[in-house]
Amino acid sequence: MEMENETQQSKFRRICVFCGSSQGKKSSYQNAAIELGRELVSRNIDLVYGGGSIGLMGLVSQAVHDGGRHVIGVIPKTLMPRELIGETVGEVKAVAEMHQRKAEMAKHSDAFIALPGGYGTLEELLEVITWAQLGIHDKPLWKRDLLVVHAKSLYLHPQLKNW
Ligand SMILES: CC(C)=CCNc1ncnc2c1ncn2[C@@H]1O[C@H](COP(=O)(O)O)[C@@H](O)[C@H]1O
Repeated sequence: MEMENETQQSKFRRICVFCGSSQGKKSSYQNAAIELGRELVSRNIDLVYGGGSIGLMGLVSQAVHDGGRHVIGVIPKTLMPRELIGETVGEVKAVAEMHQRKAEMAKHSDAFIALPGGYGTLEELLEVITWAQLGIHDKPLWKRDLLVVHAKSLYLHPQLKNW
């Protein structure tokens, strides 16, 4: 029987997490972000994300950083004043614009997970879903709490209404 605190190995080295730049109204969203961060740490997986320190982005990145795993945040220079408040965690890759951000996030990741978020999260997620549909990548996509995603189908969880 596997020990509870035994380190789990994953075939993924780095996972990209898309999530809200807000924390959402429900503490369950914040808890999910922290839990996911800790789960990545427990599986020895590094984080790639949008580089912000606010919202769920800030919570998941802080949890991964606190757990000693590498964090790569990819953020357009123009968004820094809006999404980066206070100290940065891990490695910050400044890029010129939004398209480059998404391309860099995808390039550095072996898989994608979406946590609850707003339009930006949906936009990011839909892009990688459609890339999968076109065969541009075959990296897995997972939902956490909000979105159920397979490479070729998507539906929005009713919880989205209460975000
Ligand atoms: C200029 C352009 C190509 C816009 C297309 N739209 C977007 N493309 C990529 N990331 C986005 C877009 N809009 C918002 N985001 C990012 O998605 C993240 C989550 O935003 P949200 O809180 O879910 O809302 C934020 O870091 C935000 O900067």
